[in-house]
Amino acid sequence: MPRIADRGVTNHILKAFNLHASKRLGQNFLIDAGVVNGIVATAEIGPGDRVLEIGPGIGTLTQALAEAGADVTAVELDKKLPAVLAETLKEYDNVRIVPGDILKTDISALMGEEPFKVVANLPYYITTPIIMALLEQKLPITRIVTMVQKEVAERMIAEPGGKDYGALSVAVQYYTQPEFALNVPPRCFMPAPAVESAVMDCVVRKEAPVDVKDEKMFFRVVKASFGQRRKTLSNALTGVGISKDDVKNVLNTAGVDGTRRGETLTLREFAALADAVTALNEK
Ligand SMILES: C[S@@+](CC[C@H](N)C(=O)[O-])C[C@H]1O[C@@H](n2cnc3c(N)ncnc32)[C@H](O)[C@@H]1O
Repeated sequence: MPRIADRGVTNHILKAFNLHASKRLGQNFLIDAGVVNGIVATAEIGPGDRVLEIGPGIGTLTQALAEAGADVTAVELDKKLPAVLAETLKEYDNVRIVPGDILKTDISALMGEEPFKVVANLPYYITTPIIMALLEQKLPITRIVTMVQKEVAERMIAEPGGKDYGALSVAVQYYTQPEFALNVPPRCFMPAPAVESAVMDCVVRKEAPVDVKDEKMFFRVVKASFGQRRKTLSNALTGVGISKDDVKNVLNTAGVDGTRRGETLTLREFAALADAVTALNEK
């Protein structure tokens, strides 16, 4: 099989299997070898690396990962594709195709306890739930290199104070060190999506960047603060299940002004608020 990351080869495969890219499943196949090589290089894939790929499609990125020597496990929802992948990737014995929905897959059981990387050209309709699931499950992931919508890439690296800063920014920055890796225009896909894309390189942190007594409470505070974006913290923080008076005490203890909104808080300030709520609940 020649390199699949090519317009002619991709067209040929789609025709041969009578496939039509499904909009519903977010199918935009990569046809640019430079971008595919860029993803593999960004993830620093070498022989023996264990990789989880989400949505292999017709095998474009999978092929490049396999060529680089990775042991690839690829989870694909579209029932038509495993038969296609059996053909397009038949020369590789280092690829395992797993049919199913990544959001319903027990990734821990699938990948085991050894460290692995996640590399994917994500289906855009579920980018955030996939990233949150990967981060929250405490899996032995060392790096997440993913194609996302440009707008999501901007949210992942956003700093406090701007319109892009939200719960996704906090979660990604708490668990990883996210870096923007590549700009990818619509013409690199077939069919071309309506939006610009970007490859993000998120190296998973060995230690959290801020100390928190209770991580669950940290994320409850984050969700409550962003859940009602236009509310001040004095109002929004009742969302973690404490009274208005307790909110006042918590804000005092944490040294945070209650007239501020969640989108202005740093990770450290979210941690201080969470610790104050935890201390209050322990009383
Ligand atoms: C943007 S395409 C990427 C295809 C291929 N990796 C490439 O780069 O050309 C996204 C892929 O994710 C698959 N997909 C969509 N939803 C999924 C889900 N919930 N679980 C696993 N795969 C999914 C789609 O069928 C499609 O193959």
